[in-house]
Amino acid sequence: MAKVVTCRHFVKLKGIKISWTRISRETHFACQFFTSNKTCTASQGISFASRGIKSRTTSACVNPLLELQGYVATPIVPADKAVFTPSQTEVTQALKLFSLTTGTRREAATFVGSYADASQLPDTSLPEVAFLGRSNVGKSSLIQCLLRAHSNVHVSVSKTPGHTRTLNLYRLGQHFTLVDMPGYGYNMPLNFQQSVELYLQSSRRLCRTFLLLDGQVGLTKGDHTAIQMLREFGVPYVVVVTKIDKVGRHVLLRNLLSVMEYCHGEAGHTCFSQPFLVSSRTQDGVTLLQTFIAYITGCVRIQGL
Ligand SMILES: Nc1nc2c(ncn2[C@@H]2O[C@H](COP(=O)(O)OP(=O)(O)OP(=O)(O)O)[C@@H](O)[C@H]2O)c(=O)[nH]1
Repeated sequence: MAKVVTCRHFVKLKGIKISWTRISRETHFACQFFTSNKTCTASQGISFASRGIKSRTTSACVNPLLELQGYVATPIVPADKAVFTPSQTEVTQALKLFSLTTGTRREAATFVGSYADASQLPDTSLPEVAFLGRSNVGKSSLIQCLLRAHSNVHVSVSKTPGHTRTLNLYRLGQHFTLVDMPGYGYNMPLNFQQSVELYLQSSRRLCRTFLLLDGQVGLTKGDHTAIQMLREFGVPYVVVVTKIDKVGRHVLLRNLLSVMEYCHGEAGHTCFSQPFLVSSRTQDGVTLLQTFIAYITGCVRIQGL
């Protein structure tokens, strides 16, 4: 006979408190949602809960972390740490920036070039945002998704690990540059040190590095080494958990909590307190990340930050 565990949860979305009871029989869940004082079915409750956090422009979830928070009582981001919560107006500004819609005209997003050696990078005054992670974690796919409004920009994506061999630069108008980097781990290129490590150590325009971690796989040995490297170089970084469409919520939560423990566990860490959860396939979490990039590059101001 399977063990039955009952637990009560609540989550606050858009000022509405939603609570539910989950009865777990191994992997089977039965949910009852209580919204306001009314009882409704699980599917009504889920649709009610997600309405508050869906993007107004796509059907993607704006902040998947909020949804995941509903599964645990302790806060995933400690209460005393900075949390990035832009208003709808600020999100709209960021979306306009990423689609470069200025009136009826569109400025260009462009592919700048590929560089095997960081010392060959063109010198510009634009802020840079870099994407680091093991091979196949989804770096190029995420950049492709961030720049999806620009069909003229081709970002090469492949299921073969180690496909990206050079630093690939993409510029968004005159606002900032996104830097795709070769992955570490399986099929890592020989020029990794000359490209990635040299870039992280020497770039004067790098304002933030996104460390991509696979939501299904969790932290690998290679990720530990990358985190130690970022700490050693004193490079501020932000965790982005990828491929969340591929993984069940309990595995995602387990992996995320161990990432949080590892990244924030030691003194002197340079990791931003809030992780970003994304799927390049469903676009979940991508709008929030776009708004964060617009904020850190100085393109959009966020009230209270
Ligand atoms: N389901 C799903 N698949 C994804 C997602 N992001 C990337 N992928 C797939 O993962 C594979 C690797 O994606 P890439 O974006 O090329 O990964 P990368 O980190 O740039 O890889 P390297 O070039 O090896 O460094 C491709 O087959 C993508 O289609 C995602 O959010 N969801």
